[in-house]
Amino acid sequence: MAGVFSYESSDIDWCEDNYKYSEHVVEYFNTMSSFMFFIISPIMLYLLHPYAKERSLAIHMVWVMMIFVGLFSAYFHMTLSFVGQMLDELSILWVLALGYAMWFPRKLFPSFIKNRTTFTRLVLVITAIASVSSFVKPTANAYALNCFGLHLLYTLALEMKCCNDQKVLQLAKMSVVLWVLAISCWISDRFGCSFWQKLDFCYLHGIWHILIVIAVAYGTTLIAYLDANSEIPYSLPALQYWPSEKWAVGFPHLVLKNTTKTKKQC
Ligand SMILES: CCCCCCCC/C=C\CCCCCCCC(=O)N[C@@H](CO)[C@H](O)/C=C/CCCCCCCCCCCCC
Ligand SMILES: [Ca+2]
Ligand SMILES: [Zn+2]
Repeated sequence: MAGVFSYESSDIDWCEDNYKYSEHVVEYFNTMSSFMFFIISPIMLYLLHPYAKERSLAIHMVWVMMIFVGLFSAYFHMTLSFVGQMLDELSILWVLALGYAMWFPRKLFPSFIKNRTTFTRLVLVITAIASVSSFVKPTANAYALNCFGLHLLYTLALEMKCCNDQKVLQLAKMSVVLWVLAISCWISDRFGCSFWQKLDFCYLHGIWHILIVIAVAYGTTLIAYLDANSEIPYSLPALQYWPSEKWAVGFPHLVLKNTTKTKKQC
């Protein structure tokens, strides 16, 4: 039993050299880059608050869970233990489940689902079964999780079909570019390690951590905007960038121009 907690008990070992900078931390840069989740999550909780207050405070669970994803990711790379790996993967699975339960567009529900409550129950049941099944072949979990990234892109593409607002399209493009860069780092670290070792640059998994948390920040703002437009249209949602509209880089966020329940003026 103690074996599952022991250092390097996981089947996975990322490209970064083990114990290079510390005898207590197996993959130092991968561990440190996980702390990016602790920086971005509170910012996103703050930026999404006006929307969450209007829509449902449960929305905040996504970015609260992202703090745990960062924590478990740091623990995993610090120890490369089996428990660390499972905590890392299961926390990602549950944050995805929360996101789907709260944001998956109602018009794309399967026909036998009548409302969001039933959809949420279905998502929770499937996630509970997937959590148990994830112990059967732990090495396959990360690949399965990445498939959700693809499904999310497909769903966003369907949602964006009729959109011609330049600001929204720009945000969608940025989210996809960040995701593509992130997943390229993840894949390259997994399958191209010998090449990166020759270049003495084994930090791609850590870079993935940084890029994916920014991609999720952009992606969740876009999803929240689309959701606000269909679920609380009277709030007149609009996209803005923090800290300044004029900066080339910044955090996208939602502003609600109206928070009294009246009909949207066209
Ligand atoms: C309508 C649906 C809305 C869903 C919104 C969901 C929002 C949150 C989504 C994902 C959280 C991603 C967390 C990244 C975890 C990083 C930890 C990590 O690196 N773990 C690795 C081991 O250390 C592990 O191998 C990684 C496994 C792959 C995880 C893939 C997660 C899918 C990410 C999808 C993100 C899409 C971004 C949006 C772009 C438009
Ligand atoms: Ca390693
Ligand atoms: Zn990682």
